[in-house]
Amino acid sequence: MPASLILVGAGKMGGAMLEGWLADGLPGARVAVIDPSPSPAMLALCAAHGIAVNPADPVEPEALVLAIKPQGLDAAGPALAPLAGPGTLVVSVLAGKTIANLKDRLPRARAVVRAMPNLPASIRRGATGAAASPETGEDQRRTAHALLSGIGLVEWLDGEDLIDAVTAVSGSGPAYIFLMAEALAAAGVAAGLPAEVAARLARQTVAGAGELLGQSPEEPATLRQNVTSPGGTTAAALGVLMAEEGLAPLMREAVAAAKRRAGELAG
Ligand SMILES: NC(=O)C1=CN([C@@H]2O[C@H](COP(=O)(O)OP(=O)(O)OC[C@H]3O[C@@H](n4cnc5c(N)ncnc54)[C@H](OP(=O)(O)O)[C@@H]3O)[C@@H](O)[C@H]2O)C=CC1
Ligand SMILES: O=C(O)[C@@H]1CCC=N1
Repeated sequence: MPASLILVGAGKMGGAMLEGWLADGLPGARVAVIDPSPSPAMLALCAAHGIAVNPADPVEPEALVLAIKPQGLDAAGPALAPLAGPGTLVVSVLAGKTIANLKDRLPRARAVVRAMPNLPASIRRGATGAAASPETGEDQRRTAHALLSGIGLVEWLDGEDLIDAVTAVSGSGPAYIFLMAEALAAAGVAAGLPAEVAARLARQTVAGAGELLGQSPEEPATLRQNVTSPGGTTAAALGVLMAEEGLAPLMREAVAAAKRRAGELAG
């Protein structure tokens, strides 16, 4: 873990990573947060862990983690550039922004890791794809790995060209699953259940299925088959979801749209 870390942008994703790192044992005294308007919950978390918020004269940290919106990088660049020296490990989670984009705004930076985590990082069940600039040293790679693996699974990529696809699959992916819980609950209401009962059942079904998938050595297809009694109710439902025009082409289209959008955010 780095001896000093500045988190720039403590919103949804920055906050999730910070929660995960603190749960992983990163001492708050090593951390500072820069954010123009941290939420009351973030301020409370920082206070509880002795984390400095918006320090007056921040100094170049060992690790500088960028979690502002991609659209905010140009405006933030001049304030961030002095914090990213030749020895600083920069970790960016900005969707779409390439290592070259980041180096443009942080001209002295050499070690830049472009990472795409996801929201379950807050409970250390995240999934991250990452790629490092060639100048990133072995020690810095180890530090980046310690940070990212502290909040879940890490897939190191040979180059950053796959990050937009990672963004579309696992970066945005939790939203697809939460939508599934919403849609399942709404379908339960349409099938006659009271709304609150449907919401509780759908939520626990998605959570329980996710937990089982996480703990089981079986492939998702095997677990699906385990639910599917021959000639039963699941087979009837899967006949709709697995039809030619069912979930698979819809998911392909959704992932392609997200990947396209990530490409548009570059620059
Ligand atoms: N949300 C997610 O699940 C994921 C997000 N990401 C990436 O994480 C980044 C943040 O996304 P998300 O957390 O959703 O967005 P949020 O808007 O929740 O968080 C961004 C935070 O950065 C703050 N901020 C804005 N400008 C600055 C600045 N100059 N210096 C410091 N802080 C600043 C914002 O403050 P204010 O609101 O006042 O502008 C806000 O608190 C994005 O680049 C996104 O691509 C990556 C993976 C998953
Ligand atoms: O929606 C977004 O652009 C960000 C990147 C991945 C998840 N949230």
